Amino acid sequence: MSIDISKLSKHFQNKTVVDHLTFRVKKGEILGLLGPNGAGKSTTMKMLTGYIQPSEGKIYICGYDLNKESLKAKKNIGYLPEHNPLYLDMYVHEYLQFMGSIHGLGKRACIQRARLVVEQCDIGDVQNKKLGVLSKGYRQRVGLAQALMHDPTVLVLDEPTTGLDPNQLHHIRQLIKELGREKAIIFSTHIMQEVEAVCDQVIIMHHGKLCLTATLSELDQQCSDQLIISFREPIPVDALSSIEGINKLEILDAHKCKLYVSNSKDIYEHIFCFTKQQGLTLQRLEHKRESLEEIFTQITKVDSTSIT
Ligand SMILES: Nc1ncnc2c1ncn2[C@@H]1O[C@H](COP(=O)(O)OP(=O)(O)OP(=O)(O)O)[C@@H](O)[C@H]1O
Repeated sequence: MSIDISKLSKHFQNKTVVDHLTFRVKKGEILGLLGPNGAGKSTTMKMLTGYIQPSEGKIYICGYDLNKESLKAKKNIGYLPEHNPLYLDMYVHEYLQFMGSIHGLGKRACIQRARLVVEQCDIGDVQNKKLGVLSKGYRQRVGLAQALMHDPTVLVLDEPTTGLDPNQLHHIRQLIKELGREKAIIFSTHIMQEVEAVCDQVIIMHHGKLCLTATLSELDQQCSDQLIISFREPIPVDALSSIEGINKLEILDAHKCKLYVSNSKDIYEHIFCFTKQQGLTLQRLEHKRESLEEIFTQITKVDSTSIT
């Protein structure tokens, strides 16, 4: 397992900001760490990369205990922090080689690796420019390139797409997806669509706790189909709820309700028969699929203690 975290906690003074987090990521997987502002994502990432010490819990990177075998563990980690700290006076190629040397690469290896990551991150056009003149999108790419200099197995990316325009966003997501084939990647975001676009699995954090962990396909199965239905007559709640395939009925007003259904394929036929049998007039029938974003909103609006 490339990233193996168990019962990880962080307390600042008396406040617990990360609370008994446990998860694993293996090579070839991308894990999305999702949560609203202040959920504890950055703190988790800082602990994962050895920038801050956990209060409790264990972190293993490629089998090495980050606390006891810190150098070996850190050799396997590439980190792009939330506020990508670049030396704005340096040239791109110079900065990459400098970061390589920090990771212990010799001069030759630095030059070779810099050439490779420039190609991988598609920053050849700007490699002879100073970091200070680059657009935000290019700066993020350079940030990724520096994280790749020592060819780590694990990549930790803290909100790598914040502030990018749609075009830059698309490119950086593609790049992360490509890198994800050969690395174990964890990246944080508060954008659900980003998780859908890039990740294999997702963790939702709220108030430092893990509220949900699922693969994307498991999450997709959790998204229920919904029908908004309205009749000219008042809703016959009991009779309507008893139709096969309706899991839940939510009244919106006297004539309108939302139905949560398990199989929307057959449900239309059942509803049309029901309407005819009851002598009702159907005014509206609209299909809606609950999005992952709605799941995220539901989870993070409820106090996490009631979910975990
Ligand atoms: N050094 C610190 N001392 C005290 N409190 C801290 C410290 N660092 C973070 N916190 C608190 O921990 C909580 C979690 O912060 P963190 O930055 O990990 O959240 P986040 O999920 O990354 O949020 P965002 O999406 O806004 O970046 C916040 O309430 C923050 O104020």
